[in-house]
Amino acid sequence: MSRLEVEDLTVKYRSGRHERIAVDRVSFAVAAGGTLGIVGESGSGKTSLAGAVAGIVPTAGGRVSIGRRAAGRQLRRHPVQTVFQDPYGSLNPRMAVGDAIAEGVRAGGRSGAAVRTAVSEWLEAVGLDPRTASARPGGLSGGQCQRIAIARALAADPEVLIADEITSALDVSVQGSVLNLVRAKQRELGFTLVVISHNLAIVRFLAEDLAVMHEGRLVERGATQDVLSAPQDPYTRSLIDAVPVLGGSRPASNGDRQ
Ligand SMILES: Nc1ncnc2c1ncn2[C@@H]1O[C@H](COP(=O)(O)OP(=O)(O)OP(=O)(O)O)[C@@H](O)[C@H]1O
Repeated sequence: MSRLEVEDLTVKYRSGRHERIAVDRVSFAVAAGGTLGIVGESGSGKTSLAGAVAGIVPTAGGRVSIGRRAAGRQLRRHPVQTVFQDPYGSLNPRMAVGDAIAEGVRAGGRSGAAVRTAVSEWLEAVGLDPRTASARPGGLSGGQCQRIAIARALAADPEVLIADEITSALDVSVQGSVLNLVRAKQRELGFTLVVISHNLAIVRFLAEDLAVMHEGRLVERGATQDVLSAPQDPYTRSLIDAVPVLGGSRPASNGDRQ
C-alpha cells in the first residue's frame, strides 16, 4: 500500500498564442490504501489532473510522489493505472479482450504460460466468464467492457488506481455493480484509490475524503460527510444543489434551507 502525494501540480494547454491553465497548483495527499473523491463540474480540470497524476498528460510544474522511498522497497513498475469514462474508447476494438487484460498482466510482471492463467483469473475476478477472453469489445455491453478495463488496470498491480467517471457512460442498472466491484477489489488488494466524478452520490459511496475542484483549483477538502453536510465553499454548496443524487436522500446543506 502506498501513499499518494501531489504537490503544486500544474497543467497548461496551449493553442496558438492562447494558454489555458487547466490545473492550477493543486496539492493533496491520499493515505496508503485510502480513497479520495474529486468532484467538480465539467471543465473544472478533473481529467487533466488525473492524467497528470498518471503521467499521461504533461505537467507544467509540481510533483507526484507515490509511497515512501524506504530502503529496500521497490515501487511497482506501473504505479498508477487509470480507468476512464468511455468503456469502448479505452479498449482497442480489434483486440480480443483477453489480450487487453494480458497487456495488464505483463505490465504487472508476469510472462509466459502464467499470463493465460492470470487472464482467466482476472475475468472471473471481475465477474465475467473466462470464455469472454476471445470476445471483442464491440460484442460486449458497456458494463462488461468497463469490467474488462478494470481487470486490465488491476492486473498491472498498481499502487494507485484512478477511476475517472467510470460509471457515467453506463446504464444506471449496472452502475452500482461496477462501483461495488471497485470497492471490493480495493478492500482485497489494498491499492490507493482516486475517484473522479461529477456525481456526489458515487463519491460518497466510495470515498471517505472529498476534494472539490473549481476552475483548476481545489477549493475545498475534508471528510466526505463533513463536506457534504456542511460545505464551506460557496461553489461546493452550488454543486451539492445542482447534482441529482442516485437513490437515497441528499444530505442537508446550507443550500437546502430555502
Ligand atoms: N487536450 C486539450 N487541449 C486543450 N485544452 C484542453 C485539453 N484537454 C482539456 N482542455 C481544457 O482544459 C480544461 C479542463 O478540462 P478537463 O477535461 O480536465 O476537465 P474535467 O473537469 O475533467 O471536465 P469533464 O468532466 O467535462 O471531462 C477545460 O477548459 C478543457 O477545455
